[in-house]
Amino acid sequence: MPELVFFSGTMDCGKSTLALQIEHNRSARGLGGMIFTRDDRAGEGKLSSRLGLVAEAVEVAEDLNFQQHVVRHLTAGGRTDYVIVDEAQFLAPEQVEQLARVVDELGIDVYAFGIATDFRTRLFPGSQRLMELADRLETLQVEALCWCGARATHNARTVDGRMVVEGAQVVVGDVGELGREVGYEVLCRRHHRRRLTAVSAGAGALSPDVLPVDEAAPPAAPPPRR
Ligand SMILES: Nc1ncnc2c1ncn2[C@@H]1O[C@H](COP(=O)(O)OP(=O)(O)O)[C@@H](O)[C@H]1O
Ligand SMILES: Cc1cn([C@H]2C[C@H](O)[C@@H](COP(=O)(O)O)O2)c(=O)[nH]c1=O
Repeated sequence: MPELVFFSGTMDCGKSTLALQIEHNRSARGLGGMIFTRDDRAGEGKLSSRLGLVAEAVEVAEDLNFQQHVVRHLTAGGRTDYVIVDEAQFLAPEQVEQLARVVDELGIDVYAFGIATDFRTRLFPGSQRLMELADRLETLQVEALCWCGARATHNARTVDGRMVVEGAQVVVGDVGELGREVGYEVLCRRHHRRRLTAVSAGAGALSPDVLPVDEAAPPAAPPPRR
């Protein structure tokens, strides 16, 4: 049975990598896929992973109708055995409904990848609709970690490393962007609630020690747990 599957996780947990692996494994067996993305950091029409892999993709415009797009491709003699959509949190709810029709009416598997919640812990409308309609929800297995070592479950938006809670829902950006105006950091809920990023907590692990190590000095105590 063809399926609509929503793979979700925090930023930087390997979603795009998995999307590219699924594409690789299926195309290696002669299957033909259509790859879509929206607002990937690598630029228009690219699906990119932090591991360095990039694939060409159809950029999803606001008015793109997935069902019509696939039907047109098939009618023109193209082949589509599966559809991959990255950055699916940016889809409109109606576009998610079109994906469900691709599965039900055209018999094509659809694999969507995205973050569930925004920097204010609210569901993106596209992710919400995916959770409502998907045949299967998959949580990524390789968890990203909060600076404290706990599993990161939430995405924080940062300015100069400090968490902000005001702003537009969509601002394209990356983790580890301390120098940039807007960046992101993944946190456990405990630290997201308290707006404690690595910078505001003064966590040592992310800032390399620039001082010479004194052999005679006793090892530094671990930072206090906040
Ligand atoms: N230099 C590296 N060596 C090994 N793994 C890496 C490296 N850089 C990134 N990764 C892996 O890539 C993951 C991010 O992959 P990506 O597909 O870009 O994430 P997402 O799409 O979820 O934001 C990280 O969680 C980490 O596991
Ligand atoms: C939390 C949050 C994220 N975004 C943006 C930032 C990135 O461009 C993408 C997520 O990409 P990834 O491949 O999962 O790392 O989403 C946003 O616009 N608004 C937010 O609240």
